[in-house]
Amino acid sequence: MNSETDLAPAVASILEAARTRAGGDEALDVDAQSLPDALERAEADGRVPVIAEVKPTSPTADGTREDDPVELAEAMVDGGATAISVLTEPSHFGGSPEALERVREAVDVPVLRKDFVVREAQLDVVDADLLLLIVRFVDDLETLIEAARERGFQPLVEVHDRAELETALEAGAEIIGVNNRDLAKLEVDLETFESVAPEAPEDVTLIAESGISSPADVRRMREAGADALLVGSAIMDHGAADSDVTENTRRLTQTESAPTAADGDSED
Ligand SMILES: O=P(O)(O)OC[C@@H](O)[C@@H](O)c1c[nH]c2ccccc12
Repeated sequence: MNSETDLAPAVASILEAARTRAGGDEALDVDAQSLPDALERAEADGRVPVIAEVKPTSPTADGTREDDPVELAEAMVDGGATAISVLTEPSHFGGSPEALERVREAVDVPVLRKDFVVREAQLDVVDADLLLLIVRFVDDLETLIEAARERGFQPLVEVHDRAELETALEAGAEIIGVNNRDLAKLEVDLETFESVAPEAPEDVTLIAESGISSPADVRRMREAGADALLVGSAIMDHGAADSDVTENTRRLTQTESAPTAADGDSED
């Protein structure tokens, strides 16, 4: 499925590497922590639900952070992160399954495995609470969603436009991420989320992904209906090796004041 001729060269190369990467030998059996429950807890204590991402580098990052992934994840949780995303892609993002394994042992929040899974056996590399599946890159989404659920993962299904949202819904996705970054040009546009979100049914957990860097961006995505935000670069701050990850997280999680009775009755 899904034409590759219009992908940015970096993305085409990521995909090529993903296709040849080995999977596991045996189906995993994970005991996942619920993301929707974690989001509710965050809302209840007045934190903006942020999934903070441990991403050592990326094709669009300014540099690489060599920090220990566990220290980064703990700093994010201290800053109020509701969940942690860990890149496990090794060749373009500096990630590893071991990093995720260690993070998941260390923190008490749901952990998302961020990778380019294209075949069922690649689900069986490392336990995680959530697992990313990218609509554009998988051939049989429904089968992969089911295979992920059979193993106990909560699939987070990533879309970039309304047609992909339709595909995700038809395949039974319940947690959907709208990626503001266009994989063809690698450019970010927050309008992407604003244009896709209104088409999603109420009962879907909707996550705004990429390009969220300021409290104003957080408010904008929340107003457009985001149940949670996935933030990497603004928290990792790749260009500044000693940047305070806890502080970077806190400024996004504390953007909204504590909920009041009136706020609870939101109209969107
Ligand atoms: O660093 P940002 O702009 O805050 O974006 C985080 C996350 O959305 C991004 O890393 C991402 C979204 N979808 C992906 C798929 C694979 C790897 C990475 C990603």
